[in-house]
Amino acid sequence: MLRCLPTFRARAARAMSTTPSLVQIEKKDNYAIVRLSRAPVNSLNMELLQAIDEAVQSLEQDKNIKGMILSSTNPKIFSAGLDITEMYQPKTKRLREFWRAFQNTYLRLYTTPLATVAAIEGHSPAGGCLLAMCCDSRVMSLGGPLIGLNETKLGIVAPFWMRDVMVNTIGHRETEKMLGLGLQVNALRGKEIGLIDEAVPVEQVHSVAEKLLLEWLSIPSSARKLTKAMMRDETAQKLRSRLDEDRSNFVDFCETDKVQSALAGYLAALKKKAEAKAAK
Ligand SMILES: CC/C=C\C/C=C\C/C=C\C=C\CC(=O)SCCNC(=O)CCNC(=O)[C@H](O)C(C)(C)COP(=O)(O)OP(=O)(O)OC[C@H]1O[C@@H](n2cnc3c(N)ncnc32)[C@H](O)[C@@H]1OP(=O)(O)O
Repeated sequence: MLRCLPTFRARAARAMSTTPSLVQIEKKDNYAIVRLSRAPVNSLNMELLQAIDEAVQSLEQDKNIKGMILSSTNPKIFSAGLDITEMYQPKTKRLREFWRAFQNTYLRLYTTPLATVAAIEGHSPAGGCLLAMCCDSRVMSLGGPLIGLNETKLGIVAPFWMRDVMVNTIGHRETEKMLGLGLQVNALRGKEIGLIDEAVPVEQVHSVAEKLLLEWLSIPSSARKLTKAMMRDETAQKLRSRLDEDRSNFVDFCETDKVQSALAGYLAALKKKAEAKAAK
């Protein structure tokens, strides 16, 4: 048995070196930094969504960990939102499971008793914006990066729970404009409308995120957690009571010819843009 151990260890080490982790977790004293790590743009496929859900769950179970900073290994992109290739020409079974993973990750992150801060150095459209809005606070870098729910621009409609989280963050009227027009804004505008809490130069994003997290963690823990639950449970419960219906709506909607042709057009435009960039 003892002689088997080095072989087992070597195999495990080899497996780790060949399977890059989709989410990196770095533990500090009483909090963790969770970095999304799916090249090139952290688009949220089913496996990444599940990895985020599992990461948050494992931190919730660690009695030393009280909070987390959600971030990206790519300083240019926080997350490109849902992986469009999951929705384009899908297999129905996988599409249902994919949406279930999205629902689960949202519910986990929005209602986690951990204190959470999003450190947004790069772009954060659509599902990326949702992940950030699920956190208790958001810090974003000044300059180029944009954040927002741009679904209408793709010819798709965000589900009611993405809308609800945005309404809870920036209010009804701003959501009506952001969501209806598919707007994405920079950090300064984001701060004006309450989507972003701190807009800072990129090199300060992490230190300010830590400062905000420590502020949340300075509140007596049970009072902080109960207040978070009081603020968020009603919104989460709305989806929990309609999980199957929401999944079916998504699958039916996604499989329509209209949505499929909108997604085809959008993917082609992304590809063309990437090719033009590569040719430069
Ligand atoms: C009635 C209602 C009932 C139910 C609800 C129904 C439906 C709701 C449906 C969906 C909700 C969706 C939420 C979403 O998240 S949709 C995703 C929206 N995301 C985007 O629009 C972002 C698109 N990407 C970009 O804008 C840019 O890529 C960028 C700003 C993130 C990064 O720009 P870069 O210049 O740095 O990189 P690129 O060259 O553009 O991209 C590199 C590479 O990555 C591919 N890619 C980019 N984004 C995605 C993506 N979201 N999914 C899949 N792939 C993506 C891109 O094509 C390039 O690939 P190649 O290198 O050409 O292979």
